[in-house]
Amino acid sequence: MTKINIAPSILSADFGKLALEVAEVERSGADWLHVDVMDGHFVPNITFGPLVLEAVAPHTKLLLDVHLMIEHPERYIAAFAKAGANLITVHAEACVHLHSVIQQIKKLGVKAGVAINPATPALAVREVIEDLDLVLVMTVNPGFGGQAFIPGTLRKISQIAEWREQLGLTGLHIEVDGGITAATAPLVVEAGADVLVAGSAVFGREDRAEAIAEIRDSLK
Ligand SMILES: O=C(CO)[C@H](O)[C@H](O)COP(=O)(O)O
Ligand SMILES: [Fe+2]
Repeated sequence: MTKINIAPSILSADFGKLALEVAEVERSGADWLHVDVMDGHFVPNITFGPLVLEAVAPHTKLLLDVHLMIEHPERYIAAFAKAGANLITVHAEACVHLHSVIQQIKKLGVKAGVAINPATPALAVREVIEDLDLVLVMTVNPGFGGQAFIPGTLRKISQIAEWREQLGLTGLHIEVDGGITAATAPLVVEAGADVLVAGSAVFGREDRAEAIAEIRDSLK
């Protein structure tokens, strides 16, 4: 059976006590830590850059899963790798030379992912899928936490899972991001996702261990 990884997104954490928030979700059963970087151009919101990642990294052993929602990601990949990223995901929509950006990430010894927005077809990753460690299917429009899951994204998850199967890409992760709760988690896992980002569903709750356990229990 495929291991399902739960990746709390620090976008919904209290930034005033980030190290404590990260330590708490680690103790509470998180598998990865999802780090949302927004530049106010690719998406309307602004979050943080490599200096904040560098400050958080020593406080956790969780895999640092960096989601770059920025224009010209190629300009910042080296800085995020140096700051401690274990996996860097760029948006297909933000890369003119997607193949080259993926190679740039991998040359730094970091795992490489490509994200696609709800309106972007699965085909946007087809020509590079064999070079990837992860495909991120956005299940909301990127920019903000706490939005409702878009059900139409399920068929893209299934399509990518079908390519994973056909091509024998057993190590390829399919991650979903946006609106993941105990109600939507079974749908995305059924479609083929194995990394579930959860921001408000975890950090929006007083008891983070209970929140993570509820998502896990929904998959039984
Ligand atoms: O990339 C993101 C937004 O662009 C976040 O990771 C995502 O929104 C998580 O938040 P929530 O689980 O509350 O929907
Ligand atoms: Fe994200």
